[in-house]
Formats: sequence, structure tokens, C-alpha cells
Amino acid sequence: MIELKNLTKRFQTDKGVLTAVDDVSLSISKGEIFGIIGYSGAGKSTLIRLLNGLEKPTAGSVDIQNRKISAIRGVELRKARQKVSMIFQHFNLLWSRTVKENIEFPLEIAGVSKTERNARALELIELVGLTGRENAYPSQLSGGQKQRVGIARALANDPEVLLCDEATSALDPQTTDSILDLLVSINERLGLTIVLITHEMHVIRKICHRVAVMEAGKVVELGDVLSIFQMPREQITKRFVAQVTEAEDASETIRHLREIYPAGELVKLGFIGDQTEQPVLTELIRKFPIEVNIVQGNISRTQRGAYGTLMLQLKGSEEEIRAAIAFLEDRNVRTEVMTGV
Ligand SMILES: Nc1ncnc2c1ncn2[C@@H]1O[C@H](COP(=O)(O)OP(=O)(O)OP(=O)(O)O)[C@@H](O)[C@H]1O
Repeated sequence: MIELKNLTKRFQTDKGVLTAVDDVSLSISKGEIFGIIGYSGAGKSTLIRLLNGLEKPTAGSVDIQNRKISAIRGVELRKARQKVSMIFQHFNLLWSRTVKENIEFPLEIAGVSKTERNARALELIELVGLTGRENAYPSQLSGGQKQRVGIARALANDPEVLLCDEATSALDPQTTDSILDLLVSINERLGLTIVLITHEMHVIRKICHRVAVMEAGKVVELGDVLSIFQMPREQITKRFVAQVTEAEDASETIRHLREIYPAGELVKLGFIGDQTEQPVLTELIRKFPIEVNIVQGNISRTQRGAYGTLMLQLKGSEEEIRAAIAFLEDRNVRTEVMTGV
């Protein structure tokens, strides 16, 4: 659906040539929620501007539904851009227009009749949960409500792709959650492809199917959200994952746990996807004459299933403990004996 090939964007600056996007190739499937994460300056905004044709690449190409966004201009580009809409961190609403008028605005530009505009706007207002607020002005709305208007406006022309530029960064955590839930429900109900850029890993964890990590203009890691969270490869990805993971692996924490649970072994189990629902622990306890204590654990949900860790204290003979660990590994549960050194 979206195909980026060797996409590169360079800017001429006072300090010389700056490569904001550096040879990025990736494809995004229809109906996917694809996240792009990176720190400030990584090139995310430039990439998203290349996606909607606001910037032309220095090299490489952007294809959306077989239309070469990177090559078309004028009327053709304007038409294509109606199918690629966007929501913004600061909402970009028209302050002198009501909720309904804001949502009608792109329809006006597209030359839709007044009766049709009215019907479409009311339908969208209901979809984003703003019924009753049709005639309010943006200044009378909360941040979350403003973003709902932004979403409704973005959906007005039935886009194929919704680009989200740090769409929840200005919102509190609870409002962020409700906006992300709305995006997931729109993705599921309308089959809309969503590409979002963010610097917050919890946004990726909550709604994305796949994620690309950007650093200095390059995509340095790309994968399914579950596997990226379970097994990040690159240092920068590990740092992002650590944003949303308890500091349970810190050697201090382990040493502290060792003091509380001095006997036997402390073993960390890593679960992923369906495994979180399997009765592995029941089997473990039934099969081996060892004592199993739950020390700590957490399970996180993603759009691709759950993942999590569980720290156990296993007490018994060395041999039985070793056999128990082998059994877990045999069931594809990742295990790690925590030594804390
Ligand atoms: N029009 C431009 N002219 C010159 N340099 C630019 C231009 N646009 C972006 N840059 C530079 O390109 C690099 C990438 O910027 P970009 O805004 O894409 O990063 P980002 O990951 O979106 O960061 P942020 O979240 O801070 O916007 C930065 O070094 C930025 O200064």
C-alpha cells in the first residue's frame, strides 16, 4: 500500500548539507498501524512530510496505492493528498469556526454540496464521540476533544491513509489513552491504514502493529511490535523499550531480591503472544518436586498480543531446578537465571 524506496531528503543549511532522511526503504500494508519512533531530529517529521507530498525527496520514491506521491504535482498531487490526511500535535483547528464547520472545511474545499457536507459532518461527529458539541468553538473544548475534531476533519474525505504527527504528545495520559483507543477503533471499523510518528514508546506499545526506529535519518530497526519489545537489538531501541519497562533487571534490584529470597534460584521467564495464556506454570508445579514462588511480574498488552515477564524463585535440589528450567525452555519460554552481578 505504501512503498518507500531509497527515500532520501537533504537540506542545504548554513553548516552545509544535512541529510534528514537517509536511504529509507520500507513497505506498509493496507490496514496496518505503523509506528515510527525516534528522538528529536531523527527525521520523523521530514519523513511524514515526504509521505504526504509536502516535501519532494532528493532521491528515492514514495508510492501510495500505486500513485507516485514523490513525482506528481499540481492538481494531481492535491487530489492524491485528499486520500492521505493528517492529524497534528497542536490540532491545527480553525479557531473562528465551530466543531462542525471545522469538519466541513475539507469537504468545502473538495466542492461537496452543503447538504452532503452537513450529513457527513454529523456522521463524523458521532464517530469520534462529539455529539452535542457541534456548535462549540475550539477554545471551548478540552485537548482530547480538539483532537477528536482533528480526527473527524481528517476522515472527512474518506482517506486511505491517516498520518499522525505526535498526535497525543500534548495530551495527558488518560486523554492520550482515549484518543489512541479511538484510532484503533477507526482502524478496525474503516480498515484505515495509520502511520504515526512519536517519541513515546507507550504509544507504539498501545496501538501499533509494527514499528520502525529512526536515528540520524536512518531506519535502524524495524519489526513486529511484540518482538521489538521482547528482543530489541539496537541500543537506541533498548532505550525506547526501557521507557515502558520496569527497572526489574537492574543488578541492584536483583541483589535486593536476592536478599529477600536467598534460597534456590531466581529465574526470569519471558512470555510472548499466546504463551501468556498457556498453563505452563501449572505444569511446572505438577511435574517437578520444587517450590515455586512468584517474586514479581508484569504482562503488557499490544495490538499483536501480550508479552511479559515473571520472576520466580525456584527452591529444590540443583538437579530438579535445572530440569525445571529445561522444561520451560522446551515450552519456548525464555528463561534467565538472575545472578545480580
Ligand atoms: N526545511 C529544513 N531545512 C533545513 N533543515 C531541516 C529542515 N527540516 C528539517 N531539517 C533538519 O532535519 C533534521 C531532521 O528533522 P525532523 O524535524 O525531520 O526530525 P524529527 O525527528 O521530526 O524531530 P522533531 O520531533 O524535533 O521534529 C533536523 O536536523 C532538522 O534540523
